[in-house]
Amino acid sequence: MTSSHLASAAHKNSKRQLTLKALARLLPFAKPALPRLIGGLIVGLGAALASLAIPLVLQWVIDGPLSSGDRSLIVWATLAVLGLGIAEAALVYFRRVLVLAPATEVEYAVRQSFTERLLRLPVAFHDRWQSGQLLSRMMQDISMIRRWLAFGSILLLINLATIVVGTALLFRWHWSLGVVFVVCSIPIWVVGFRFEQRYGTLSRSSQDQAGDLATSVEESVHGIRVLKAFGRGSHALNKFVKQAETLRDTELKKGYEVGLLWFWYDLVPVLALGLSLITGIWLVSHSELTVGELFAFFAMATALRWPMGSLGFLFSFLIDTRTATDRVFEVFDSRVVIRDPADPKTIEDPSGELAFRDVHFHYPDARDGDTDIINGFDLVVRPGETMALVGVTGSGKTTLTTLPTRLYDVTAGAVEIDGVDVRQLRLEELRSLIGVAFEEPVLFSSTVRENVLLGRDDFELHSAEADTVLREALEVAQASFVFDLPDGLDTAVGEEGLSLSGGQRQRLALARVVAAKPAILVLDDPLSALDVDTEALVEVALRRVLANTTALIVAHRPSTVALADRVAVMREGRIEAVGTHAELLRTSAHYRHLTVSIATEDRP
Ligand SMILES: Nc1ncnc2c1ncn2[C@@H]1O[C@H](COP(=O)(O)OP(=O)(O)OP(=O)(O)O)[C@@H](O)[C@H]1O
Repeated sequence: MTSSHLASAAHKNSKRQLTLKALARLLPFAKPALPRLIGGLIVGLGAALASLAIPLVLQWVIDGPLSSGDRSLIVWATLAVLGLGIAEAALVYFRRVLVLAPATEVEYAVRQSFTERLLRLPVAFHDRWQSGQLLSRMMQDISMIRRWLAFGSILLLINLATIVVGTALLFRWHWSLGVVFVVCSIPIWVVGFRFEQRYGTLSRSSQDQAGDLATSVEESVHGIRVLKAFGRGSHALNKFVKQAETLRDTELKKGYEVGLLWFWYDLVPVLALGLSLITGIWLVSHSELTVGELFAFFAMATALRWPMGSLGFLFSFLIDTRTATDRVFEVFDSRVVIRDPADPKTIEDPSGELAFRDVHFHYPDARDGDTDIINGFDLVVRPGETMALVGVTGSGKTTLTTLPTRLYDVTAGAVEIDGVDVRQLRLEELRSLIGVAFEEPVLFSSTVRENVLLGRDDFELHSAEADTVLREALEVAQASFVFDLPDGLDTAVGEEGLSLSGGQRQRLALARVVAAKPAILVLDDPLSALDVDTEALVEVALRRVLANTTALIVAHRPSTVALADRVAVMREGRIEAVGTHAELLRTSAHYRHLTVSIATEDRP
């Protein structure tokens, strides 16, 4: 999803929910931390009260001991002011200490759930979402939530409470002073309300655009070789610059809005102070106010400047956090459509029959009226049989390989293992029954050992059993090159490790699926990156494995087809013919045509 899609979705969303309601969704995560956060709030309120008490002491000093000349009381009053100042500083420190750890724990909990959710969400979700959008939510938005919980929310509540109590005290000294202050603060609320509306949209755009920018950087870094080889570095840079400029413009607009808000929030307290000065002097001259009260009033108005001035920053912080929360919950709200059944079945002793019964499938982005990509596919791969799947490019072979493990669910019909619909099995059981090797081999940033034994959590990584399985799998995949790597099986590979060739990566991916020892293997053109000699060696070894494993192998080369007992010919999403290579050569014109193109493709 790009920022424009996200912004329009967000716009609808923002109409539906109030900011507080949107933020309330964080409560389940914040619950364990709530007592300490509330503790921090109470301590913070104590600090605010200490600061508000200072003007009261000052009033008492001026009207009492100072006018009567009682020196000992003046000393006590000075000590009281000093004590209140120290108490305020100490309480502010304790507030910070109290809230720091719980807010970090909430950040950790949200981030953990977010990752868990990302891993559970179906492949269809990941097809739609740009990785940069997910990354920026995971890092930037969740960090903002922590900062808000630790400081923003608490400061906002403390400062609002300080303003309310402070204004009440102003009324206590003289109602007209209170009225001047309240009337002067009306523009603050009007400006604040308008700000929320305008800034909310800008905040959303900027956070989405930051996600787009992250996606661009990620794609450029990933595709750096292609960009360099095609001399398109400057093209990628231009794209980045355009996106960065859009983000900069949005940030500037945000800055302008915040600047305007700060202007009002700085101006209003000063105006209030000026007007109050005139009113106060008038009141003192008419003996309606004592000098001590006037002095205290100014001390109080000064004490209220920071809480009032800070509201601008805190409101923008509040809205940024609301946007961040919305963005995080958009991922939480995405439905995990592929999940365990309510009443799962189990296959005690799998024989490994894999059957496709009138399977239909289209991707979620298909339009009404589009023909299904898998369009009534019927095929039974018998237990222990190796079936090659051939078809022209785009006929739906790769798509079909994603259905048995439920990376996508069929849209009609069923995929069955030993007569049980795969949707009736728990996902963990299903995925232990079927092993898949994709055409594009993906290695994780970890050691060779961890990569190859990814599908095995039934033994310790460094146990003797693990070693045996690992060595067998590496032998089948002809991946003994790993023993010559700097740290052998413990060499780090993947993005952060040693760079391997395409063929080496493919062999490790094949070793991974062999090591998983599933009852059924689904291999999507697993030998495409191997040279002819290595391929021949892998085939000999693979034949041993395939002798008692059911296998469905997408094949683009005659050598891969040769591994199979039977061949299924796929055309426009359905089966055109099934038989042995010899039978098909006799009976299927399409297969003969394919064989010619396959053989041509295979020529060096
Ligand atoms: N994630 C996706 N979302 C939408 N459409 C897709 C997706 N993946 C593939 N398709 C479409 O599905 C059709 C079948 O693609 P598929 O990769 O299954 O074909 P294939 O037979 O494996 O091709 P090849 O032999 O080139 O690998 C294509 O038209 C492709 O554009």
